Amino acid sequence: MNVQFDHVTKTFGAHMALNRLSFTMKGPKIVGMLGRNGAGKTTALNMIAGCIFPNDGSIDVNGYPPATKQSSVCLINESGNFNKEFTVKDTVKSASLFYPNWDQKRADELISLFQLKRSKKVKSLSKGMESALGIIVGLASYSPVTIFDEPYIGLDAAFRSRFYDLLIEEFEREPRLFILSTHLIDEAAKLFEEIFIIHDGSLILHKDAETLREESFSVTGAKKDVMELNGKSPLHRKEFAGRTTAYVFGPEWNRHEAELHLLETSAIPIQELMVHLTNSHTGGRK
Ligand SMILES: Nc1ncnc2c1ncn2[C@@H]1O[C@H](COP(=O)(O)OP(=O)(O)OP(=O)(O)O)[C@@H](O)[C@H]1O
Repeated sequence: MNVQFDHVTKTFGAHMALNRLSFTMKGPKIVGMLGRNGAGKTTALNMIAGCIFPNDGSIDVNGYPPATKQSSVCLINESGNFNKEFTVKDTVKSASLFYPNWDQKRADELISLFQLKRSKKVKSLSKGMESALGIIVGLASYSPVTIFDEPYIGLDAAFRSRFYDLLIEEFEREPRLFILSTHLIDEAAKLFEEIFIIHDGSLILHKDAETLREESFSVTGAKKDVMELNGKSPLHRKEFAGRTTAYVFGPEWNRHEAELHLLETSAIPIQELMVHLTNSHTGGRK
């Protein structure tokens, strides 16, 4: 259940989508692959599934090049990889032939849970229903590496919450490497054991979620006290009502020390942290 990228580069024409991207994901785990629009997430995830190939560098999935062992990976993406003329039943049937660890009983349970009609064609499903079908296939595939790339376009908050619960339930039932890419970061943050942030085709952060929470926080107080806390520059600073708030990140910042100086501290939502981190990597460009 490992995925390893070693200096992977991918260009589309003159555009470099991935720039010597290197990382290792070790399962079983639920990891978040995060980044701004156009960062390169989908390109990287498609490569894990062997759908596209790098120009340079190498990728290893469970000890094999991706395309040679494709059935160990299930990729569910936002556009839905399904034949529009197939019914829900046909789609599930074809998935059952493709994924060697397929669990039909679980697929049937999930179809009922998401209230999908088996006889409906994919082309007549709503966007949310099509997303639900993707989630069902991803979970019932029991693939050692299961990737959800923005899997819930159109799903309402109640069904998204059901998806998060199911992911945890499924992980406990059969631990796998689940890779989830989403822009609803704070909503999904509780799921992630490890977080990868990609920016301009390169990895700018890889941390376990707990360390990330410990090492990132905001400090608020009088400007002088906040500035004197640590000689290093914070990720971001803002002034409001005569008080300064600094967003800090890294092991050199100590939350306890800030509190000893009677400064207020609080957690930074991961979404906000990502925005400030990516801004700091592009010299403040939004
Ligand atoms: N088939 C393609 N042809 C040309 N350019 C592409 C192609 N696929 C991706 N790109 C470009 O590569 C870059 C990375 O795209 P990618 O879809 O991987 O980003 P992403 O992080 O998934 O973004 P988003 O969150 O917006 O979906 C973007 O600039 C995109 O326009």
